[in-house]
Amino acid sequence: MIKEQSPTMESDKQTPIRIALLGCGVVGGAVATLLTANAADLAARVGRPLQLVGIGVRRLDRDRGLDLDPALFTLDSEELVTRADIVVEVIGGIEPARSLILRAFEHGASVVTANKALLAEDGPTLYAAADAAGVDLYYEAAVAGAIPLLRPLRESLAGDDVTKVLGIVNGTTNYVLDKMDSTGAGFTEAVEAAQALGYAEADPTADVEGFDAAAKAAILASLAFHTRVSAQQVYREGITEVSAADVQAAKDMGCVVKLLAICERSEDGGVGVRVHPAMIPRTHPLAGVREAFNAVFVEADAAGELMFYGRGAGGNPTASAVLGDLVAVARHRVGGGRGPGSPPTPTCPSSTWATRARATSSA
Ligand SMILES: NC(=O)C1=CN([C@@H]2O[C@H](COP(=O)(O)OP(=O)(O)OC[C@H]3O[C@@H](n4cnc5c(N)ncnc54)[C@H](OP(=O)(O)O)[C@@H]3O)[C@@H](O)[C@H]2O)C=CC1
Ligand SMILES: N[C@@H](CC=O)C(=O)O
Repeated sequence: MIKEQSPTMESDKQTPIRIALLGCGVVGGAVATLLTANAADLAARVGRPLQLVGIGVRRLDRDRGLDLDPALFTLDSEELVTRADIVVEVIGGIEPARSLILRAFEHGASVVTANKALLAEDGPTLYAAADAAGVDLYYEAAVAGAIPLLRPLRESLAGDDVTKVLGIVNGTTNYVLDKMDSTGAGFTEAVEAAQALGYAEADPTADVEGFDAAAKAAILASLAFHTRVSAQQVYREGITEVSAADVQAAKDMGCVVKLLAICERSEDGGVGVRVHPAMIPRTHPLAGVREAFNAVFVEADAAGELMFYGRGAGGNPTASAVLGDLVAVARHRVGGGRGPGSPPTPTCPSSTWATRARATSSA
């Protein structure tokens, strides 16, 4: 028998889910553009329209080169989050992002964020606050841009034992090292090119000193090993000490220099997480990861070795991951449930060890 839909059910379907966007830079600009351009498809996938109700920024007079209603922009992000069902946080950094996310939870809004720095520093506070408020916190875009990596770790591999996660998780440094290797460009010139392409963080120190990769490694280790690892617990070396001569020496030895993030679980249950440049043979699959691409290997007891590859930085690739989360969270709101956004309760000891890399450490 076909059930007749009541007028209330029908009108519910027309009620928009209100989206507040915090930040309209490289990622936020792409999110706003795709959200607007793909509105009809997104509404069909969610079951209700997604309505962008406001965009919180720092400078109202900035020329963003975007075709968006100027009335959407506001300097009052604190007020904006109180009139949204879902808040998308793409400001970055610790404050005011943390306070705004907590305020969104207090007002019953779910949050989608790309902010790895905040998650790696204070994730547990945010997960607990989302739990207490009964809302979602999703963050697929925080690690490896467009690559679906966190959801497979958290959900698809939940029945397996992950033993190692290893790879290239910072697009800027991979771009810089690749340019130095392939064109002989200098370090500064290559960093400036990465900034112009929207890959680098607002302060590129976070990229070149390895802080960004360390934050991502902390998130990966936490999800992979069901534990809590903070960015401060990750051994970290950036690429600022890697000279053109080092890159050439590696080349002469049939190797290439890459910034690697390595998360390992030891036999005794300890967890080691480290980020450092390493020379890898040109025949290794990671050696072929060029420009701002990322690649991550995951080893699990039953699954064996898995490889994830794709664009790890940039506006549209990162917006793809943000919108995927947005659709998932919006569907929960339509269906009245919550998804498995936060890492599960730790089941593995949280003690970490970090081993210093040898200059010729191989992947
Ligand atoms: N760029 C990338 O490739 C990727 C970035 N990410 C993450 O996404 C987030 C955003 O990065 P990205 O878009 O590159 O950063 P941008 O620096 O390009 O943009 C930041 C935005 O936040 C706004 N903003 C800054 N401070 C405030 C404030 N106090 N109140 C309100 N708005 C503010 C800025 O406003 P205004 O425009 O007015 O200055 C700007 O629109 C970060 O967490 C980053 O780590 C994740 C994956 C990839
Ligand atoms: N600055 C980051 C952006 C994405 O996370 C990077 O270069 O990977």
